[in-house]
Amino acid sequence: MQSSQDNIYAEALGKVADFTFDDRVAGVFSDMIQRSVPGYGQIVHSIGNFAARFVKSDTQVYDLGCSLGAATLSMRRHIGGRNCKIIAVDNSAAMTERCREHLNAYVSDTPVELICADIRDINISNASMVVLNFTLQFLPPEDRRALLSKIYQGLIPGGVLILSEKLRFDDDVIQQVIDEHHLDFKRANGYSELEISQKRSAIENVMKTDTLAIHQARFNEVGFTHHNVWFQCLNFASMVAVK
Ligand SMILES: Nc1ncnc2c1ncn2[C@@H]1O[C@H](C[S@+](CC[C@H]([NH3+])C(=O)[O-])CC(=O)[O-])[C@@H](O)[C@H]1O
Ligand SMILES: O=C(O)C(=O)Cc1ccccc1
Repeated sequence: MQSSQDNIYAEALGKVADFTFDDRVAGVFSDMIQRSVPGYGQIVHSIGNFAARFVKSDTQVYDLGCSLGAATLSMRRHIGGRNCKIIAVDNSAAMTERCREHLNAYVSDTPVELICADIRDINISNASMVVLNFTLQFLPPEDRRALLSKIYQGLIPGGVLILSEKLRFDDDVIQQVIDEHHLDFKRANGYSELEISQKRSAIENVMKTDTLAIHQARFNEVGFTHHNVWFQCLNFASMVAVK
C-alpha cells in the first residue's frame, strides 16, 4: 500500500482531459483530497462517530463512492459486535483495488462487501446508515434525485444519510469570495497556480455542484423531513438527513 504526492497537474498539459478516477488518480488520491477539501479529515472522523450512534444491530451500512475506503474504515472502527455488513461501492476499478488493500490492512468482525459498480445500479435495503462523501456531485444532475429516493426507500426508520458535497452559491459575490478563499487553501497546501487552473479545467465538465437550496429541496422531494448541514468549511459542506 503506497500513497504518493499529487503532482498530476504540475506540468503544462496541451489540452487538459476530463478528470477521471483512473490508476494515476487512485495512486495519489489520499494526498489529493486532503490538500483540496478543507475539513475532509474532520468529516471522515465524524462519520465514525455518526456510525457509533446510528448503526443498528443486524442492519446494513452503505459507503457509496467509497474511493480508498476512508469512510468505511472510519465506520468499521465504531460498529463492532453489531452483526452488520458494510457495502462499499465504487465504479473505479483502480479505486476498489486499492481500497481492498486498505481494508485488509486492519482486522475487524464487521464484513465489508466491496463492489465495483455504478451506485445507480445497486440495491439498498435494511440500511441504518448511508454515506455519500463527496460522490453525488459526480453523478449527472438529472440522476441525483432518483439515487436519493432509492436511499430514502432503503433506510430503516431512524436511519441516517450523510451527504458531503462541494457547494456553489447563487450570489456571485459570495461565490467569488468563498472560491478565492478555497484557492488560498490549495495554495497553502502547495498547489501551484498551474496545478489549480488545470485541475479546474479537468473537473468543470464532470463535477456539477448544486447550491444548498437545491440539496434541501431534493431532500424534501424524496421524503426526508429531518435534514441540516452539520459541518461546513468554505464551499464544502456535510449534511445529515434522518428518516
Ligand atoms: N456513478 C458512480 N458509481 C460509483 N462510484 C462513483 C460514481 N461516480 C463517481 N464515483 C466514485 O466516487 C468517488 C468520488 S471521491 C469520494 C471520496 C470518498 N467517499 C472518501 O470519503 O474518501 C470524491 C472526490 O474525488 O472529490 C470516486 O472514487 C469515483 O470513482
Ligand atoms: O480540487 C478541487 O478543487 C475540488 O473541488 C475537490 C476535488 C477533490 C478531489 C477530486 C476532485 C475534486
